[in-house]
Amino acid sequence: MTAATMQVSQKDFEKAQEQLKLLKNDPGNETKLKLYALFKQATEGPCNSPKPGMLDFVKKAKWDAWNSLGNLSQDGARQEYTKLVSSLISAESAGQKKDTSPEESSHGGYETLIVTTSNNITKIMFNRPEKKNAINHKMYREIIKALQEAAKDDSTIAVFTGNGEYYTSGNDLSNFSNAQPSEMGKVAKDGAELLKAFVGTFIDFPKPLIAVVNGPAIGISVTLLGLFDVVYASDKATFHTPFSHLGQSPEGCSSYTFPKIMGTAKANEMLLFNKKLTAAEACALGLVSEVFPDSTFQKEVWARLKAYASLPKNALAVSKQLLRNLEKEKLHAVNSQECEVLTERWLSDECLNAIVSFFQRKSKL
Ligand SMILES: CCCCCC/C=C/C(=O)SCCNC(=O)CCNC(=O)[C@H](O)C(C)(C)COP(=O)(O)OP(=O)(O)OC[C@H]1O[C@@H](n2cnc3c(N)ncnc32)[C@H](O)[C@@H]1OP(=O)(O)O
Repeated sequence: MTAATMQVSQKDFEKAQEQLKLLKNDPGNETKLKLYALFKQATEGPCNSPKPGMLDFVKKAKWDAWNSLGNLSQDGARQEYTKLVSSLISAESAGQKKDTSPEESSHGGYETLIVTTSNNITKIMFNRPEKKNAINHKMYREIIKALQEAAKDDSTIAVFTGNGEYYTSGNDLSNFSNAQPSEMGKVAKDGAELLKAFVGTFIDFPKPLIAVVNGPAIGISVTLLGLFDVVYASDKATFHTPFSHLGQSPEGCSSYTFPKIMGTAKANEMLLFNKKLTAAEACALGLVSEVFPDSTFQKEVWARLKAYASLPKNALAVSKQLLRNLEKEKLHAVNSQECEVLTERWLSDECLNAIVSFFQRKSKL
């Protein structure tokens, strides 16, 4: 790295510290800890203070966060800090654009999502861009809540999309890695219960449900697409279900919906053998309704959705329910069975090793 780029990086780092002070919304404890750790690493280098006592929770959490950065260089920490602040600023300004539109209303009380309603559309945006929108337990619960509210609000359709570069990178693997070995049985059982309720909410959702897949989609965010009514994708999107790679098994009712949508042979390539599809391939197989060039994606898709959402609301809802009711019972049965199998998978060495590898950065997709 040259002296000139180092200087720019230091300048950007200082600017990021100023920008951070201007954030209006609390970014949440997880992000604050990450910012603290990166700041300490950037300014002081690797963690050099003694480990605080177990009962000093706040100091211990801060120490753990700093210590977890290991030997990350000061320059690397400055870059990551700057990147994280920039993603927080863009997430907040995406959230604030709603204030400028008189018809757009924001639904408060979410930490991992941005939920807004305008033009008869309730938009639910995954909002952990610094983690590629990975779905942690909080986000699973908030999505259930957002869908339950959208089912009852005045909107005609509900739309999922991602903030930043990714649609979502699927299940947050730290949902499992943070548990002690002795707690794993309970963690797996609770995880399966949460997953069953989560997927069940998609099965039962009474209005047309649309996915606007703005970038790569992984794991459960892909399998769930089989329960959506329409899926629009940017040509930058990819679709990846790396279950075997992770020692896991399919969920989101995909063991039933995928063979039905694309035929058994193609579904097996995805669900058994981790085949990643481009947006064009996913469209050819019927998982995606239409693909748009990334440069015009947002403009074209939202214009189209605005037109759909002006159609008679009740007619759309009863038509969706007619189509869904034919299969509802079957889908709930498939969901239960998939969750049962996954409970065992999560306790397997194959799965635990894959998660450890990810966090040791030996294994990336
Ligand atoms: C209630 C439980 C229900 C469980 C349901 C079962 C669901 C199963 C699935 O969804 S399986 C799919 C799981 N997802 C993955 O395996 C993806 C893992 N992530 C990756 O392989 C990569 O991060 C990547 C390809 C998405 C992006 O790579 P890259 O561009 O190099 O970025 P980073 O890896 O540096 O990522 C930035 C930052 O985000 C963190 N992160 C990204 N994805 C996840 C994730 N799925 N879980 C946890 N953390 C994730 C990553 O660790 C980095 O964090 P850091 O900056 O190091 O703190």
